[in-house]
Amino acid sequence: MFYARLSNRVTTVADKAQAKKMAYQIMTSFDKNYRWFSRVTRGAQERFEKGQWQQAIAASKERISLYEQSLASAVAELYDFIMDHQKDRQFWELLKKAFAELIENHPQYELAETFYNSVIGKVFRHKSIDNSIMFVMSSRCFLAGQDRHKVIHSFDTNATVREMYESIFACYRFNIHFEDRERDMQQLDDALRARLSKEELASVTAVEMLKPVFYRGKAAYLVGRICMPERTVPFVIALHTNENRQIYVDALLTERQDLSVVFGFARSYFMADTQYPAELVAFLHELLPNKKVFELFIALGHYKHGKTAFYRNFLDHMEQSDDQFEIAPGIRGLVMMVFHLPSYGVVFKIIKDEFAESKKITREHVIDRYKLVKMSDRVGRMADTHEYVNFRFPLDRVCPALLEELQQTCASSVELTDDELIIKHLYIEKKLTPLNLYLQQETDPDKLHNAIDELGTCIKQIAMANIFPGDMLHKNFGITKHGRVIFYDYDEICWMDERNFRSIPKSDDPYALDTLSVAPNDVFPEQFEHFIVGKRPFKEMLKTLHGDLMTPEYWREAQQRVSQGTIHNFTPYPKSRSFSRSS
Ligand SMILES: Nc1ncnc2c1ncn2[C@@H]1O[C@H](COP(=O)(O)OP(=O)(O)OP(=O)(O)O)[C@@H](O)[C@H]1O
Repeated sequence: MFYARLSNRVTTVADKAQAKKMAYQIMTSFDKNYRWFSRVTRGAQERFEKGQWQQAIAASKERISLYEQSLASAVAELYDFIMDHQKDRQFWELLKKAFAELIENHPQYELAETFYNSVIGKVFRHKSIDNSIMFVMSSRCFLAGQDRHKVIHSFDTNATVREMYESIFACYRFNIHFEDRERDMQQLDDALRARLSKEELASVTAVEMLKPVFYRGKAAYLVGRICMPERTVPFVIALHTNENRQIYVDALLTERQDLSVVFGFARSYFMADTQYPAELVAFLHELLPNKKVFELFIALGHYKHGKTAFYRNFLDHMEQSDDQFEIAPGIRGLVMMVFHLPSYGVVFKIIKDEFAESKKITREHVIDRYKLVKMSDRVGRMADTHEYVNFRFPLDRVCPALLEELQQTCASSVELTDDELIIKHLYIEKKLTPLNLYLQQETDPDKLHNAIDELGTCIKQIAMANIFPGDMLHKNFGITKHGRVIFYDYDEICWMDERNFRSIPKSDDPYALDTLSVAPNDVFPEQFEHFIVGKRPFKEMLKTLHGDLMTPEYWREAQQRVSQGTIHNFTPYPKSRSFSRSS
């Protein structure tokens, strides 16, 4: 740590004043950043009401990129101070203290701490993760519930179910009309009565709903829970709009599993406007105890704070476990070296130093593709990734075979100290069961059928989101515990219009194919059947379920639809939950 080389000195009154000034400046930059984030988020209601789906995509991208922009200007503004003090450890400690004091009553103090960490990270080029100068640990323990009243509306349930719904919709107001309000109220009423018994309904003490509406894609969600003496049940109303810009209720979700998929890691971030994100997350965590806090911050778009929360969770997990990091199960990647800790739910991915001959790509290209996916609508089919620099692992937890392979394949990204393995650049990603392993190990025919069906649907939905997956071999997909197939190999992806989908010419001449002239961007979907799944029964199953995927017509049509700006609605819950229609 370069600041530690200098001797400590006594801090002066001037130092303290300087630290306060700088801390104030960082907080001001953070506040500006949060106002920007909130402005984009608040716009979601209007985009939803007006059906501005292209603008919604642009807003999503803007919100992802605004953090780096805010950070860059925060660091630029501090630069003069930084030059004065960069070699004085005590000053940085003083600065952290001053910042912690400033944000003591800040409604987003935990996000402010992350912003502060990012500033310090930039200054020290992420060389050091040190709690004395950063908030590796938070400055205080978050007391969930303190601000609960600021994030939830509580609805009286003493009257009828219908009256409860009336009061909910009197509270959440939209500037467009319902397509058929009476029908929707009745459907909601019936749905709740079908899910809860009479006794349960009579025992309901309250319905608590989060104040912000959750917008994503073409849908809006009212998110809450039904409280009964013995248990709580998720209570989520999904709203859509029709082509006449009228609103309608599409579903009532009361199953935790459905909600878990709605808050899945392979979707875009929600737009849910709040000044109390940690309180919101705490409530969501009660609804979804199997999700990690960091996953929920990420689902709300606070992906940088999600990284901080992830790191804290990771350190906690390291304390509580003693297993070793090892090479991830499955087929080794040609581009990425992937490892995991068996007891933990993520994989770590590092770009290899050299790629196999067949991969005509560069390291920059791979980074660019991962970025492209991060900025895109992942439509529930592409895993989100989080980029870290100088990530540290305790060396005694890294198994020798992994260490050897890392040194062989990723030497330029790896640094070793006496007791640490430092990876200079890596991605973390949710751990899934690689589909190739799943298909080998699973014996239940229904589950296998579902997996193959999901594989085809996954490829189709990615295409509808304007991404050509490139390498569609089944090993590049994983499957979740809910049986959803998700794509995770991004190095060969491109936009749909970057490929030319061609038919194989029909000819009796067996040598005709050998003489066919093929451009680098040409793709022959009729050959996909040989490249997606290997085993004959699975091939046949895929052909039966998704035979259209193996025709150039399908791909050209998909290409045309995206080029016309058609934006699909990727409903995250099963069709069977939808009241009226699939849109
Ligand atoms: N999210 C994940 N969960 C579980 N395993 C994973 C995950 N991501 C990757 N893997 C494992 O690591 C392997 C290599 O990962 P990935 O496909 O991302 O690498 P790659 O080098 O891009 O592959 P390719 O050689 O096909 O280009 C996968 O085949 C799988 O076995």
